[in-house]
Amino acid sequence: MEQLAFQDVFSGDLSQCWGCGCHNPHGLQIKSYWAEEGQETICTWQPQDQHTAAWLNVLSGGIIASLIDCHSVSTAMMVALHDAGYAWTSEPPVIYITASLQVTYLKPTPMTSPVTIRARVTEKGKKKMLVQSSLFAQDELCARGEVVAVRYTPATQ
Ligand SMILES: CCCCCCCCCCCCCCCC(=O)SCCNC(=O)CCNC(=O)[C@H](O)C(C)(C)COP(=O)(O)OP(=O)(O)OC[C@H]1O[C@@H](n2cnc3c(N)ncnc32)[C@H](O)[C@@H]1OP(=O)(O)O
Repeated sequence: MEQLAFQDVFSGDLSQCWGCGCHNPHGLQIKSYWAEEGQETICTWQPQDQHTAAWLNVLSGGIIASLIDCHSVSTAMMVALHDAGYAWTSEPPVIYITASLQVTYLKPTPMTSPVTIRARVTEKGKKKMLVQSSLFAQDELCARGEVVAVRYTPATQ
């Protein structure tokens, strides 16, 4: 049986996110999974021709930032739900959003094979998490990411 990705259970607004919403037909539709439950997550994604930077076989830096952003925020939510003992549900009781995103581009990222992002939470606060990630293509480290994800409380709550 195919493993369910974290984003597969999102519904409503969450499923429309351009980077990770499974119901946004124009988006990247990334899929995040545990690599090591509670600790490390993984996302593998195949670039398409339209995701190119100026050079045909180089992935756009903006797309790289979006992949890192969405996988990292999804990681923060997965860790928060895991730590609180919640099951994944279509409307998770804990939502995180991006407060800051930093990407270091180490080398051009080729587009002919899938890219893999591995992420883990390296600092946990009451309302925020620091998520560090590495993006690989063809087994080479091409970019690093650092995201501050903050717990989001809708004004209506
Ligand atoms: C509104 C949209 C709703 C969407 C609902 C659906 C969500 C769907 C999720 C699915 C996965 C999506 C993945 C894509 C993720 C995005 O693309 S989200 C879109 C881009 N991000 C945004 O639009 C966020 C805009 N910014 C904000 O709304 C507010 O600035 C924030 C981030 C909620 C922070 O608000 P705030 O009032 O400053 O929060 P506050 O309680 O004062 O601070 C909490 C903690 O965070 C720290 N902090 C706050 N900002 C920063 C910062 N920039 N750097 C470092 N630390 C910071 C504070 O120092 C504080 O730390 P502690 O004192 O607890 O140690």
